[in-house]
Amino acid sequence: MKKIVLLGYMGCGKSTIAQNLSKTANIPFLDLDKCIEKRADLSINEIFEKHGEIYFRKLEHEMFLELLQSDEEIIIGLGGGTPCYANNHELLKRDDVVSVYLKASIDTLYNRLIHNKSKRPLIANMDEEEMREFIAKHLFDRSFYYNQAQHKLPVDGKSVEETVQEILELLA
Ligand SMILES: Nc1ncnc2c1ncn2[C@@H]1O[C@H](COP(=O)(O)OP(=O)(O)O)[C@@H](O)[C@H]1O
Ligand SMILES: O=C(O)C1=C[C@@H](OP(=O)(O)O)[C@@H](O)[C@H](O)C1
Ligand SMILES: [Mg+2]
Repeated sequence: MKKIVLLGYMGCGKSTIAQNLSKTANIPFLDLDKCIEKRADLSINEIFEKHGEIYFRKLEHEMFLELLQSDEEIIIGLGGGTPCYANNHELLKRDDVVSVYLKASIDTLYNRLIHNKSKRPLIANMDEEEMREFIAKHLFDRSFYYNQAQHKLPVDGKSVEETVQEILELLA
């Protein structure tokens, strides 16, 4: 069965959209970060603090592979860095994967992340100016991987419901 995989930068809405798409389409969803937290019995922040990012990327790769083994149709919300490490972007090309890049501008990401940074270890300690600069550079570096997605969906200015509807149209 097909796995619907949502990817994109931190704050683009992967977790929010996966949950809402799941309700609307009646397809179960899993958030990769939540699965990692459950498996490690630690929050994402604690994993980064205690074991470092490289260890997190290892868990992330293993968990992504595990979720892709599901025989059920599922929606998977990735973490922002998932496609950019451990050749995970190659997994997006599998025949049983439909991948959707939720493409948000630097402004949209900045405006969301400024109020939502504490649970994101890569940006948690940045001030506003630092964060804008970081997002701009980081998004540029990661775009190559995000653009491997089968579908690229601009999300700026769209409500959760609009984005969900547009994904349903892509899947139809
Ligand atoms: N139109 C929208 N679509 C998606 N998220 C939105 C939208 N408007 C505001 N948000 C907020 O932006 C944040 C997106 O965060 P999240 O879903 O965790 O993204 P990600 O998992 O990609 O990091 C949430 O706090 C969500 O409520
Ligand atoms: O972009 C990244 O490298 C990360 C994004 C986070 O997920 P969200 O994109 O859901 O915030 C989470 O996996 C971790 O903090 C690292
Ligand atoms: Mg998320």
